Amino acid sequence: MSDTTSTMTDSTNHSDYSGVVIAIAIVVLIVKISLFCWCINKFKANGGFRSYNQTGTPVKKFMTLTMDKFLNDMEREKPIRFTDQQLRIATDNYTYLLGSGGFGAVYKGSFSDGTIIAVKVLRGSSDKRIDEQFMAEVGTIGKVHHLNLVRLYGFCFERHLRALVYEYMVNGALEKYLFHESTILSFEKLHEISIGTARGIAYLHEECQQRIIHYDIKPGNILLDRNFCPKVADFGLAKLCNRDHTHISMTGGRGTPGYAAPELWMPFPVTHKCDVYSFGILLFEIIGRRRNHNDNLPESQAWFPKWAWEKFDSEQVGEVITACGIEDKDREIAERIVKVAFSCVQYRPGARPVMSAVVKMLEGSVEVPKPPNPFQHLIGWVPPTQPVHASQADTDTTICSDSSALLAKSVPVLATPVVTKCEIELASV
Ligand SMILES: Nc1ncnc2c1ncn2[C@@H]1O[C@H](COP(=O)(O)OP(=O)(O)OP(=O)(O)O)[C@@H](O)[C@H]1O
Repeated sequence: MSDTTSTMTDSTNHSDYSGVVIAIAIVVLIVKISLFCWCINKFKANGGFRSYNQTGTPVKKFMTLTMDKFLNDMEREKPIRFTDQQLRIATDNYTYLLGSGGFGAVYKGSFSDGTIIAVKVLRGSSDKRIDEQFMAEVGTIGKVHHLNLVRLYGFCFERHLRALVYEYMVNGALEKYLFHESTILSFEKLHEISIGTARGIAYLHEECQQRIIHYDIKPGNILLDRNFCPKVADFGLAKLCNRDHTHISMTGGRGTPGYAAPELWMPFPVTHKCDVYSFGILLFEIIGRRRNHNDNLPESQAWFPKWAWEKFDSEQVGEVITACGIEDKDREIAERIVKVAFSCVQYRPGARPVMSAVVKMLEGSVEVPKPPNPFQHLIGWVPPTQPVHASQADTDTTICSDSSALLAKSVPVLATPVVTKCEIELASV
């Protein structure tokens, strides 16, 4: 009897004991799995497998960059510093070229969490700019956040590579929809784009911590996201590096012929109003869906803003709207946009509105005052027989060698005789 009892007690203890062992085993297994997962995450966050063949192409690509890893930095509004190697992986060794511009080439890339990026590799990495200055300027750009400005995620500053990492804009630049693309954007959409763009510039001028002058507003620098929401690109870059020969280059400012305000070409103070001028030219291009200057048209129509003014001045603005193929239902808004454009391209910077006022005028929440003649200064103007050289204007101003042709082709405010007159006009700005 006692034997039977002791056997039963043993077997009960035994089964209790094995239950505990199983429970411990399960707990150990769970701990091990969690530890394994943690290690994997840590490994990924630290760069994963990175090996390259002789050409520098990643041969075994494991996850390297995720936005999660950088969330803390982003929350602190600090742009992230990437290494050359990280950008090589993200761009598959710079395989997918999106295009190149005055600052350098732009490549498409992605982080392994699916975030798509555009990496702008800056030209002239060898210039002697010191780290702190580069960082400070990138820091400023990185802190600027607005719905209508392209977001800077980060940058790379290494001996042979300086690059900026931006959010990717899937629909590319407005330029292609105005001048090339078969996809036609409705007038309503273009109106929205003009308002969004104006808001982005107004933010740069009037709201962000350090006021920023863009210097190069043009359709190529207005990028469109998946909903065709416009975002101004390249702000802050004018101070960051030098451009190639297709751009004028001046101390503290830059611009593209055809869009650059008159004061950018002359030895006069340059303010944020130079962006207002360029935005006015952009508005003409939006209305006309054509470049502001077209040599293939008869001379009277070649420079669209001037032709439009002649019509507007003789109360025939309707002809401009019709020539631009704008439907009757959009006429009222189109006429308003034309008036705003004339206000923006006033010769005297002081006569141009500030961007926040431009936003309101475009929205229709305030009346657009009747603009004075923006081309008054051209009356009596005679085309120059010789190209105007920078040295004639200012020793501090350099215009690149082959830009004289661009000058001659561009807006004729560049003529020397005008300088004396505008000196007087600009003195009161
Ligand atoms: N964030 C981005 N997302 C998608 N495409 C981009 C992005 N940034 C630039 N691109 C594209 O890359 C190309 C080159 O851009 P980049 O800004 O260097 O030159 P650009 O605007 O054509 O000329 P510029 O330097 O005179 O402004 C353009 O086709 C542009 O649309």
